[in-house]
Amino acid sequence: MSKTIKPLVAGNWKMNGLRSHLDVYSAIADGVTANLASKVDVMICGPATLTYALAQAGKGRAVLVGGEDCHTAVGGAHTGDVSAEMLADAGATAVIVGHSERRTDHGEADEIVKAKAEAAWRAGLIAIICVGETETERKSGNAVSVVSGQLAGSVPDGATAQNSVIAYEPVWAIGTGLTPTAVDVEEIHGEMRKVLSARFDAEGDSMRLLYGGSVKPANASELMNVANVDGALVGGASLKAADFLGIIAAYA
Ligand SMILES: O=C[C@H](O)COP(=O)(O)O
Repeated sequence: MSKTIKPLVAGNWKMNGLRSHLDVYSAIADGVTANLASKVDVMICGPATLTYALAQAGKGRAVLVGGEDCHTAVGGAHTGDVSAEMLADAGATAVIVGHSERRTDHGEADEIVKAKAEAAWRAGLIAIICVGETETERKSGNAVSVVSGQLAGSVPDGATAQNSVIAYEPVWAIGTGLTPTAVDVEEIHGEMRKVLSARFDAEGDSMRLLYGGSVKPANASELMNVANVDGALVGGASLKAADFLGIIAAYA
């Protein structure tokens, strides 16, 4: 973690959460004291059906609300899709784009991820742009080049430390309980910093780089101490307030 970058711990609820889950959000928000919030930014990215309710519950509280995906267009004939403007209107301040589950389930390639990030900015949202290699790509020694390629293809020109966050999520670590070694995370995050700094100068130096993939309270401190890890993108553990607060505490 860099001493000059305020970390971000973002939860991604994925396709989980009914209105009854607002209690989880409230328990998380209750645990994020003013002191904690001064040291770490906290966000819950929930399903679109909950965005408005989460944002309402978040009024006057320190836990930000984000979406999980957006369409590239402002509106129109795109049945079932949600625009960045709709998320912003519902109270979101950020949106995840390019999550590997979108890349796999919906065939989203770098070009569309880039367009979604631009759509997020157009609506005034922070784009949380996800990259990460598959197990096969890691085993064949291509993790660094795959991630660099995804960064080049998915991060639009004009990215700044304010409008963008990058999340490195090795696909094989998501929801599996497996995590890369600290050395492997350091290698990828170091490469991401090099690529982003070369392309965006000072903005790339200070852009937040999150690690995601089986982050738990038990491994959060180790991951937090890796150079160029500026927070976490948390799936399963963000659905339980105690676990998520345990992770946040490691970044404070
Ligand atoms: O966006 C979050 C990631 O996909 C990580 O999920 P996980 O913490 O359940 O492994």
